[in-house]
Amino acid sequence: MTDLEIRDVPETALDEMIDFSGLVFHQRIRERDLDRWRWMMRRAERIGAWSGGIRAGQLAALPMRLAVPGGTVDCSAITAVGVLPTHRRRGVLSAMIERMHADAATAGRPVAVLWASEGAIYGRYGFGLADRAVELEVDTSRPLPLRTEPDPRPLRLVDPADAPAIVGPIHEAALALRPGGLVRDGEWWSRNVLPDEELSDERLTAPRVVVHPEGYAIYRTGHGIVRLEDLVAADARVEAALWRFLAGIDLTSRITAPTRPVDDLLPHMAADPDQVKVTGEYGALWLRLVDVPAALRARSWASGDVFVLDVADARIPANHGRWRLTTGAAPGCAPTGGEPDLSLSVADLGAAYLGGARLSTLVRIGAVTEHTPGAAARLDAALAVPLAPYTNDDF
Ligand SMILES: CC(=O)SCCNC(=O)CCNC(=O)[C@H](O)C(C)(C)COP(=O)(O)OP(=O)(O)OC[C@H]1O[C@@H](n2cnc3c(N)ncnc32)[C@H](O)[C@@H]1OP(=O)(O)O
Repeated sequence: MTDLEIRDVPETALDEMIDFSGLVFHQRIRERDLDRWRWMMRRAERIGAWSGGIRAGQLAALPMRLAVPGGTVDCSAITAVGVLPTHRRRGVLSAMIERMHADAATAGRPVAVLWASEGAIYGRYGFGLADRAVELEVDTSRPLPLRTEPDPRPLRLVDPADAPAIVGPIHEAALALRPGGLVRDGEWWSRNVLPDEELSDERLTAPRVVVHPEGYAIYRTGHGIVRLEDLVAADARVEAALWRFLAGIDLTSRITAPTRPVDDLLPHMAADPDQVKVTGEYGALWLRLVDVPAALRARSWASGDVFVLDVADARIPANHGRWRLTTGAAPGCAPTGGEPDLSLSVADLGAAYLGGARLSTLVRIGAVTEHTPGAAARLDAALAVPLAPYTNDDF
């Protein structure tokens, strides 16, 4: 589109962005939802696309921190992306993504992440699917015997207003063990994780928070179900204690858990596997390495090794080329002229970055080329994480 102009959206135009989101996502934004929308748009970097005086598109980037193996990395969490139905397929999104990449690089954020409305959109922009999630349904119309002895320490219900201070440190400790989550500040907890209203289901109560010294669960109840929103536990016995509590809540006969890690323990813990059903599995976080060497230096590695990676990146020229990656205790990543062990796209490297996708599988399907036999398996070993990456942050 020749007359396309990409500009920042000022804070005075938050409501225009919200209306625009309602239009492109086919949602009626209600008065009571506005507060949360405004909060999220206010804290975002807001990119708008104009064509002939018309706002043709928008994209919001929230500066956040993402848990990666061994630490956290600054990231742009992308949301509220849309293009007017009258202006689609003319490159508006492409222009906004280009601007987002430049903003993230300038701000020193090596990674961008998002939840995609459709899996077909973001691969072309260098995003790879970095983690998946499962949906669980638990039949609690009868007791739920577990193979794991629940930790006996007492549970207590806490006021959601007090919850961030109590469960925040538990969540943060869990991020060190499992990559893929976002670091949550007080506002993220109160407005995004624990809002009083549930926007998608009016029949559900306000959030309930049950706390153990080394774990917590956040859930809502209504029409005979317990809907689990977040559950974090330091070990399997704490996890068993929380599930046993949830399964025993009076006047309910089912737990639905829409977003759990792919390696969730409950299907293994249940003495009767028929009581716990995995009712869905889906792509969760898409991840884009905006700065390949900075991102690769920011994570820890499960084994020490050296690789030459030939990375293809058609959108960010600084990433494109050969990198000498040193994994292990003193990670390094620097340009090299050496012969590559592996050739891969930046999207596939992004998919493997948190330990989610396996490069050996991507070699088998022909997406990644292995020049040195065994290199993909060695890099998989270095990328490996003890717990599967998992994202349970709504943005
Ligand atoms: C993080 C988030 O917010 S996810 C939410 C994304 N937004 C939505 O789903 C809302 C409804 N959809 C829209 O607003 C728009 O269709 C968008 C934002 C998905 C795409 O915007 P457009 O301006 O049409 O994209 P643009 O013209 O830049 O497309 C670039 C390329 O992506 C392709 N593409 C864009 N959207 C899609 C799609 N939904 N499915 C498949 N391909 C797509 C185009 O065909 C084009 O391909 P080409 O380069 O080979 O020609």
